[in-house]
Amino acid sequence: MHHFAYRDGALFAEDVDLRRIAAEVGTPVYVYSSATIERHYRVFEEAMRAINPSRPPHVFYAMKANGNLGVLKTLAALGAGADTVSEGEVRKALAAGFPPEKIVFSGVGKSEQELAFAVEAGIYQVNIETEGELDLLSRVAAKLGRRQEAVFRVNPDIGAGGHAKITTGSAANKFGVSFEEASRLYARAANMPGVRMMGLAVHIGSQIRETEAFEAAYAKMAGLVGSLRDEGHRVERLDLGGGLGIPYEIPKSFDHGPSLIQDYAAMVGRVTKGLDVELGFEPGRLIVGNAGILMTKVLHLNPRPSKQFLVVDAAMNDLVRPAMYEAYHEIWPVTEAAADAKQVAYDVVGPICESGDTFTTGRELPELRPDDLIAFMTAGAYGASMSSTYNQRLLVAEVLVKGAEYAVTRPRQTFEELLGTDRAPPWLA
Ligand SMILES: Cc1ncc(COP(=O)(O)O)c(C=O)c1O
Ligand SMILES: N[C@@H](CCCC[NH3+])C(=O)O
Repeated sequence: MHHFAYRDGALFAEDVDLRRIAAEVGTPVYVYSSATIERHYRVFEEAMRAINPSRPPHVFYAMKANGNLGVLKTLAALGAGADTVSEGEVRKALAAGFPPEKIVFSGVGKSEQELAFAVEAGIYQVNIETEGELDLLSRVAAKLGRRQEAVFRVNPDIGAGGHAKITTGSAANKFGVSFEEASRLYARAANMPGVRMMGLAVHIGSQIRETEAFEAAYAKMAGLVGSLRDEGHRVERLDLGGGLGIPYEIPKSFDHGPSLIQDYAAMVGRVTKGLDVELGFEPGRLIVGNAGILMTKVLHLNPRPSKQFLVVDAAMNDLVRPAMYEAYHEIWPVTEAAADAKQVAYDVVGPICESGDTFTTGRELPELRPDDLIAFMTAGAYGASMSSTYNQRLLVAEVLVKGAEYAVTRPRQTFEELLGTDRAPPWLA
């Protein structure tokens, strides 16, 4: 479900005409809907809370999906926690108003400085991914006179995901300590200063739209909780990660059918029944994916004998998912096309000097002309957060809509900002 719909012939985000945003902020521009973010968070949180009302879960929003300050503040105000993966993310989560006791710090390679910052900030939990990191965290926290609560992220050797590049749970992937090592490491950690082991974490991949792989991985983790307890360890928490997928092929109606969330909640309830642990979740894409679009303007047409290129002002530096994962994003014209409009098959491309800067090939769209606006749908997750300045292009602007209001929550970068941080070497100054 999302809040982008046609009204009187134009595409609206909630009650704001996208043409107005294009005129006032320019293009390319990401536009996010507060109502969609709020709804997705609430539906997910309620479903997870219903699994075991006597032990409320933690929902840590995976802010790597979308770290826009307006988005973060919206979620912090709803009571969400944050899943972070760098010092920058911990700092930004704190700045956005997430209390430290609702922040977890995941990630494959955390540095001494990053761990020290997180421990000093008093965050809720560090998700340890290697034995070296356990040693480092123990040393860093002990030096600060702290005891940091932590869990081991375990690699269950069950991976899944919408693309090989976003599968994380197989033994061939770099993520987490190996399943076989978990018991030895847990026992070692129990006697170390500076850390208090609270449980386990798992995250098997992203854009997963069936519950089977989750279930297999979670069942393995539930078994591990049992055997660690049998060995005399305290296991209080089970962080089940994120990875729930969303429909990228969205019908133009408001609702898009039955939700994976209910099936997922039922499955988690089944697998963790009787375990008596505090559950944690780290959804990213599910919360923000359908809550954002990237609006871009047609610059030029480039007809060829065999095809028609549509050159737009957004490029792979603004939205890298099609180039990186062959990801599909629906394209909607901002001005609604007439039912009998001529359809043309376009290769939609950006201005970057790479053939890979292609959003789609042979896509049938109503005929378009220079200056027409189009929207890449379902671009709220891993869109702006993966943007870059490749080709010395300015970082894209971001806008948050709430009802009939909108705010520019990240202005388009300026050329002063883009070029101003460079330094010439002294011998060429
Ligand atoms: C540890 C961890 N948690 C949560 C997420 C969020 O994933 P998603 O956006 O697929 O829910 C990721 C990214 O896949 C991750 O690596
Ligand atoms: N960036 C990926 C998802 C990676 C998830 C991060 N752990 C995407 O756009 O689909």
